[in-house]
Amino acid sequence: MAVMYDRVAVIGLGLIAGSLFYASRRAGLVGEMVGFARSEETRAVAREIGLCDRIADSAGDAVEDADLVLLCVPVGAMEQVAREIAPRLKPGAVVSDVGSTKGAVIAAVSPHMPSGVHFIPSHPLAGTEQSGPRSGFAELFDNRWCLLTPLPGTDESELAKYRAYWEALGSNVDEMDADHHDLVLAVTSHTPHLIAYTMVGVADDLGRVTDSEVVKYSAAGFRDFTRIAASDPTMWRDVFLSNKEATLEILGRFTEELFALQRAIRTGDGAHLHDYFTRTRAIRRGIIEAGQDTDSPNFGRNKP
Ligand SMILES: NC(=O)c1ccc[n+]([C@@H]2O[C@H](COP(=O)([O-])OP(=O)(O)OC[C@H]3O[C@@H](n4cnc5c(N)ncnc54)[C@H](O)[C@@H]3O)[C@@H](O)[C@H]2O)c1
Ligand SMILES: O=C(O)C(=O)C[C@]1(C(=O)O)C=C[C@@H](O)C=C1
Repeated sequence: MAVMYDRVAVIGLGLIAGSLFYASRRAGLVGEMVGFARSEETRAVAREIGLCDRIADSAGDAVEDADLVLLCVPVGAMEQVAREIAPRLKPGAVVSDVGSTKGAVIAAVSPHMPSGVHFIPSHPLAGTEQSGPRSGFAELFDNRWCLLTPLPGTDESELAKYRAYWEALGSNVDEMDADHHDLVLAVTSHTPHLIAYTMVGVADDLGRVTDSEVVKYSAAGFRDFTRIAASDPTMWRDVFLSNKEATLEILGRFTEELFALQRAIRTGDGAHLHDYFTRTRAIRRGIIEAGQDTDSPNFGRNKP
């Protein structure tokens, strides 16, 4: 594939930045990728393993002359990075972020963007519980969604080019506004993570996780919870603090339903439990039949 951006800067050298580097290289999309991370140790690891073509010693140096700048730091660090790089951005450059929340990131970054620079927020719906400079891999974005939340007045040709970049990385791309994004993600990602963290915490409180009884006898359900609950603490602290309203809204609804199920169990209301589980089973089957499960061989089957 042809080079789309001559010089790209990635700030924050973890799972997402690393995967962007390997996926961009796999498809030949970038002339040179320059990286920067705040910790000297991370920069040393990146140099040792050849993550990025070059590692800069400051965020400002990294973005010098870059056509595309990708902010890949925890969402709570976006503002500081935006402030740091702003004076060094090339006129006409595209700046994007990969943060898991969009409203708070837009509010933090936008005010620092010089006129003539195009800020196009994005969020790849792809990840693992791993973090740090050794965790990235080229296939991470394959067949996953990437959501763009462009601001009003965004330059159409830069938006189309950035969209094409994600498609060339292997993703399916959709656009939505930031508030809608944050509500959808509170349902599909943020609250489920909180539930997993809580469930593993409860099991730990019972004192049976570390002495291995729970792990030894757990089937897939709890194991999946422990994987999710092993996700990066800084990243997830920032997600919840920056998507407060939507997460609290969904958590409120979740708690109501949980209480209803709790009551059904206490009162022996089997019909309620059976109806509820029948409804949720139909949802999963519907997702698969519609070809919308990215893990299923049917994925994309019914795409327009
Ligand atoms: N992990 C996922 O599943 C996932 C998926 C989609 C989006 N995201 C989002 O992508 C972003 C990066 O996540 P990740 O999983 O790659 O994290 P990570 O912890 O693997 O990497 C983050 C990197 O940012 C660096 N960093 C932190 N603060 C910094 C600062 N002020 N200046 C420069 N560097 C700094 C860290 O040293 C680290 O190298 C986050 O905003 C996260 O919400 C994560
Ligand atoms: O598979 C995982 O480990 C993830 O949690 C990835 C996941 C998700 O919830 O789907 C986590 C956070 C992101 O912002 C996007 C993707």
